[in-house]
This record gives sequence, C-alpha cells and structure tokens, in this order.
Amino acid sequence: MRLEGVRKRYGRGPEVLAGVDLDVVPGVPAVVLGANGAGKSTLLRIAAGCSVPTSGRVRDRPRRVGHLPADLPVPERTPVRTWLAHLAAIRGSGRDGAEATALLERLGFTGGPDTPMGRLSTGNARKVGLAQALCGSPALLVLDEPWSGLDDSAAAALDAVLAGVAVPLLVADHSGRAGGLAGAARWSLSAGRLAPGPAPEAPRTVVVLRCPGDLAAVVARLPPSARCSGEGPVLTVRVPVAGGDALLAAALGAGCSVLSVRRPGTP
Ligand SMILES: Nc1ncnc2c1ncn2[C@@H]1O[C@H](COP(=O)(O)OP(=O)(O)OP(=O)(O)O)[C@@H](O)[C@H]1O
Repeated sequence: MRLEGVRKRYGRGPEVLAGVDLDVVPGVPAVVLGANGAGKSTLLRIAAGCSVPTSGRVRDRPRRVGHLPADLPVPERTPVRTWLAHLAAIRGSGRDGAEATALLERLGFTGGPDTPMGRLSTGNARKVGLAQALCGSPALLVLDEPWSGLDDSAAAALDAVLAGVAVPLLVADHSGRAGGLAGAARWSLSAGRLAPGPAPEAPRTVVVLRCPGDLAAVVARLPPSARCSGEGPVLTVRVPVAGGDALLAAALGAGCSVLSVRRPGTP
C-alpha cells in the first residue's frame, strides 16, 4: 500500500496532514511516532480506509484490512462472544468467532466471553479490539496504539503475534514496544509531515554507585557515554552494554562502591 501526497483538514481547521508519502510493505513494519495531536490516528484512519484525505490518495490498499482504531466503537450491551462472531461472519472467517476467540486466549483475555462489551476493563477491551483486527486473514494491518492498556504478559504475547505477521503492518505507538518489531521503519509525524524517526535507543546497563565527596567530580571521571543522575551519595549511571566494564573501572578508580548492576533483559 502506498500513501501519496495525503493531506487532511477537518472542516475549516488547520491542516493536520500536509502531504504524507508512505510505503507500507511486508517485512518492514511502518511505525508512526509523534506528539499527542500530531495526526497519527488521522493518518491511520485514512490508511485503513475509514476516512478520506482532503487531497492525495491511497494506492493498492487491499480489500481485507485489519484495523484497530484508537477508539473502537463497540455495542455496549452485546456479549464479547456474540460481537466477535458477528464480526467474523461479516468478514467470512466463520460464523462462530473461533479464530478471534483463540487470539483472545493467546493474549490472556480474562474478561469472560459472556461479558457485555461495555463492561470490559480497558486492557480486556483492547484485547477484543486486537482479536477483531487480527482475525479473518487481513492483507493489511493498521493498529493504533496496540500495546496501550496491556499488562506485561499480554504485551509480550502481542509481540509474539505480530512477529508472525507476514502482511504489511502500519502501527502508531507511544509505548516504544514497536521498536522491537523486526525490520521496523520508524517515522516521526510533525507539522503534518513524516520524517525518518529516531533510531531505537540501544539497551543500556544500569549501575548504581555510592560515591564519596563531590558527585560532579566523580561524573567527570566517568566515560563520556555515561548518563548520570544522582542524589546524595548515590549515583545512577546508564551506559551502553559494551561500556559496562570501563564504567566500573572508572567508578572504582574514583573511590565509588558498586551497589547494583542491572544488565538489559534482567529484572
Ligand atoms: N473528527 C475530527 N474532527 C475534527 N478534528 C479532529 C478530528 N479527529 C482529529 N481531529 C484533530 O486532528 C488533530 C490530530 O488528531 P489525531 O487524533 O489524529 O492525533 P494523534 O497524533 O493520534 O493524537 P494522540 O497521540 O493524542 O492520539 C487534532 O488536533 C485533533 O483535534
């Protein structure tokens, strides 16, 4: 799918999108970042075909789009299983919603299949939204803040689900988790335009030190890559993983004692 020169203005308001070009192709998840109000949801709604651009166009959008909007309108009184079965029937992915139910289980849904949609917790409602987007073999996935509201284990389960996605994927993300999608291309949306986004920050080792005397004097003796914050005699230092040993040597040389070392991936 390709967005070409997409512009969007709501009524007489300011232009929210001011000429967006974007290719969304399999194997390169397109991750859109941006401040609140930057226009990410607007862009995703246009990409999904739920909103029309004021000018510009969307080419090669497949017929089957799995869309998780920022605010999914749900029938408040309809039980989860009934709603998912209804959506599955519309999409031709079976009449019983079994595929969506299996996805819900994978995401650790605890809301109960007979619970009315309007009574679900935020996280469980998000899981239903994800299940409806992912089921029915969509040929394009457009997900607006898919990790929002998920607990750690559900977020990890979603990581695993998305790692297996072979279709083009467009994601808006505040959580930072989309940076972990293999091959992801990050884009920043600002002033209505997309620019290549910041590279994901490399994981850092966190070292907590107890330092004698003047903290500023200690910091001056640490490697330049060290990011320091401190209070009283305790100094917390974040360094790139490869710089951990050099930091420890410099810290010990400055007379500090090491209170803890946490490497990325350890609790
Ligand atoms: N239906 C609408 N009618 C009028 N203005 C709208 C509409 N939808 C969004 N806007 C405006 O467009 C701008 C962009 O909103 P949008 O929701 O796309 O941003 P966003 O980047 O997704 O924000 P957030 O991170 O807070 O979710 C905002 O100024 C918003 O008020």
